[in-house]
Amino acid sequence: MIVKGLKVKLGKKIVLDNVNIELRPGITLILGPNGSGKTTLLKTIIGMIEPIEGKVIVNENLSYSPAEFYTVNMKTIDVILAGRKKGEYQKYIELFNIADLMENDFQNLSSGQKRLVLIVKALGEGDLVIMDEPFANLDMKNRMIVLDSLLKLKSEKNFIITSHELEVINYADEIILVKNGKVVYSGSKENVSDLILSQVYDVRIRSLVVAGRRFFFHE
Ligand SMILES: Nc1ncnc2c1ncn2[C@@H]1O[C@H](COP(=O)(O)OP(=O)(O)OP(=O)(O)O)[C@@H](O)[C@H]1O
Repeated sequence: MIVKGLKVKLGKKIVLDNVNIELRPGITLILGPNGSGKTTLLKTIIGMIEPIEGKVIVNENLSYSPAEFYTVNMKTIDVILAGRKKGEYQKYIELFNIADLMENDFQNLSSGQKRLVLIVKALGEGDLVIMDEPFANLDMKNRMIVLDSLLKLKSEKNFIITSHELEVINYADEIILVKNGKVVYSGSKENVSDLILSQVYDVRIRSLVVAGRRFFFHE
């Protein structure tokens, strides 16, 4: 997947401006403050939003799990199976321990349960899996289950994810920082300095490496 010179206007606002991305293998993490354009970027990559300039070149089979839940009057299993794409869902249903929810109405599930269902759907469908805030609403155990599955699957699939948790940097291969609709950093996690994170989020951020893991604090 390559993004070239992307410009997106929504209403009167230029939401993305000259965004260029060359996808690298593994887990790409997009970080940025509220309203910086992350969801718009993902929606433009999957073709839900039409750019006014630039293009997205996709050679992979894309799947998407949205940040926001849709309201549908459907059984959970039918939400997972809905859509054109064929998928391999059963192993993820078991891995995520959600088999008991399959006959329930999707709209009655808890937020965390809905999140797991939509992630399972996306994992079963694509080889480039795009997930908007996959860790939102998840408890610690389920967060670890999702993170572990990304790490296990990244040799066979690529991922683009967004998060508001800086600790997710530890699990990513490539980081993209977005601010005011522009990519201000794109590169390895090792080179993402506290200074650039502080500039992106407009708050002083420090990090500390303990046992090989980087922990983040803000003042
Ligand atoms: N349909 C729309 N019409 C007008 N402006 C929009 C529309 N959708 C989004 N925006 C604006 O575009 C900007 C980027 O929104 P987007 O949802 O992409 O941000 P985000 O980085 O995903 O934010 P968050 O972290 O809060 O989810 C925001 O200023 C938002 O208000």
